[in-house]
Amino acid sequence: MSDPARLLRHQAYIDGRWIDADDGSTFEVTDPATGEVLATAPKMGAAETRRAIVAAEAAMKPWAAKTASERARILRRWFDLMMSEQDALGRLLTREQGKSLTEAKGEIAYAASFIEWFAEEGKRTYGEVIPTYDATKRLIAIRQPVGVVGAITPWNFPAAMITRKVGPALAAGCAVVLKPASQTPLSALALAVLAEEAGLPPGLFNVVTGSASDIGGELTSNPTVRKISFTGSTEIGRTLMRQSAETIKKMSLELGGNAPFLVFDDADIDAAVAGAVASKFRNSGQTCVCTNRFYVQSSVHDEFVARLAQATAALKVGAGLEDGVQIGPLIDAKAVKKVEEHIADATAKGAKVETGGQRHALGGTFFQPTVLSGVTSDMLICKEETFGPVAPVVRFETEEEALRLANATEFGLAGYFYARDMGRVWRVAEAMETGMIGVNTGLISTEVAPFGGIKQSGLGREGSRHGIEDYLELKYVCMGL
Ligand SMILES: NC(=O)c1ccc[n+]([C@@H]2O[C@H](COP(=O)([O-])OP(=O)(O)OC[C@H]3O[C@@H](n4cnc5c(N)ncnc54)[C@H](O)[C@@H]3O)[C@@H](O)[C@H]2O)c1
Ligand SMILES: O=C[C@H](O)CS(=O)(=O)O
Repeated sequence: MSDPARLLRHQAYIDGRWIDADDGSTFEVTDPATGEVLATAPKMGAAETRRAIVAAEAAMKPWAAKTASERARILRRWFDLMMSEQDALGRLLTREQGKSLTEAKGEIAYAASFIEWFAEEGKRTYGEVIPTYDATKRLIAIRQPVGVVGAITPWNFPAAMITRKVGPALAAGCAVVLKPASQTPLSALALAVLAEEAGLPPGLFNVVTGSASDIGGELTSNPTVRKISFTGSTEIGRTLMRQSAETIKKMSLELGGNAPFLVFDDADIDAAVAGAVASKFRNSGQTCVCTNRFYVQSSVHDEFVARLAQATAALKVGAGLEDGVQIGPLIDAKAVKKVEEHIADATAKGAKVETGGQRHALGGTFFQPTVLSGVTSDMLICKEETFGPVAPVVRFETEEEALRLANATEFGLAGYFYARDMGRVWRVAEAMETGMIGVNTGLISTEVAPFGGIKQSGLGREGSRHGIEDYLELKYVCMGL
């Protein structure tokens, strides 16, 4: 049985070597449940990033020359290793991010699924033979790897947001330089340990930890990097787009959300409450597709609010490694401050706290799961992504009003609604301005479906048969006979 301790690394991974920052500087990684320092990681910058880019460019040439099946065999071994280490990886993820062990192990399986999925999708990057326009010529179009990829990922899914990029990139024949979030670098480094053990050649998957602006600045300005794949806030996505414009990089952006959740008068209320809890409180409300605003039709409003408050009050709050915990700590004090600001603004404008509303007795960054009623669209909690365990409920009268309220945002990532009339299901699904919709379900994320947003929630899609396209270029070849 291999030793899980090998997964905990204190060095970054560049060109197949575990190394410190050039100046030896480090930053601390803490457990949000206890404040304990778990480890340190190298505080790297532009110079180390440049070396990683050079290594990636060199490694990519022989990798792209392999067949898709040869690449798939290594990716499959990586998938197998991730699943065999699911418990150890889950525990490490819970310690650095805070989510319950159940959710963390679920994330490891979800993360591994992208490696498994794209190992196979890499074999389907078909080209085209084009009916010629000239008898003396023959036309084809072929798909080729885009080049060196710069990837930057968030703290809320420290494993899955990485493999959702690295899986298709490697399957397509690219090489990757990754900067993980500084709150949660340990999961990324553990994935690199397993990639190395799977036989992934040096230089193909590089993990550079440290200064976001310095590393990001190099990734977005270096002409060898042909693609930036970013998951994080819309604000930072905007910055990265600007920085990448100078060298015309391909961009994949998975950004912020503000998901509406509509409950119509023909909904199954039991199902709607269950879906609301699942969608709102996953990862303590810290996912981009968490419901941010609930809109409930008047005739079922009071019953839904009472049932949602009852279910919310029953959620178990605690450290992620404790049995049965459903709500872990928020990632940091800044996250708690935003939650408190949203609740204070809402109650000052007339909202009522149905349950929760305060920091939890456990202290630190633990917060009571909360339901607010009497919410109106002028409140901050309807306009901004809360990213915490607060469910604000707005009452509505008509389908038209519900859709107008739901769509009144610059975001367009995920949306949800509960209804059983088929005409309404079609009308609302077509009218809701989001990239993804859950109909009578609060959980939609899977590797087999296209994940992504519209408006200011992003560009492109990850997962599904579409996810590999962003790591390929289409080349037209015109052959004179
Ligand atoms: N659409 C999605 O799939 C998705 C998934 C997860 C999270 N998110 C969004 O991410 C946000 C929460 O995550 P977060 O707090 O880590 O987001 P963030 O944008 O603050 O950070 C994301 C990543 O960008 C890095 N970063 C920050 N400033 C940078 C800069 N100037 N240059 C280069 N890199 C920089 C961070 O270090 C981190 O690695 C929320 O808005 C959430 O909706 C979206
Ligand atoms: O935060 C949002 C991530 O994309 C997680 S998931 O894909 O919704 O599981």
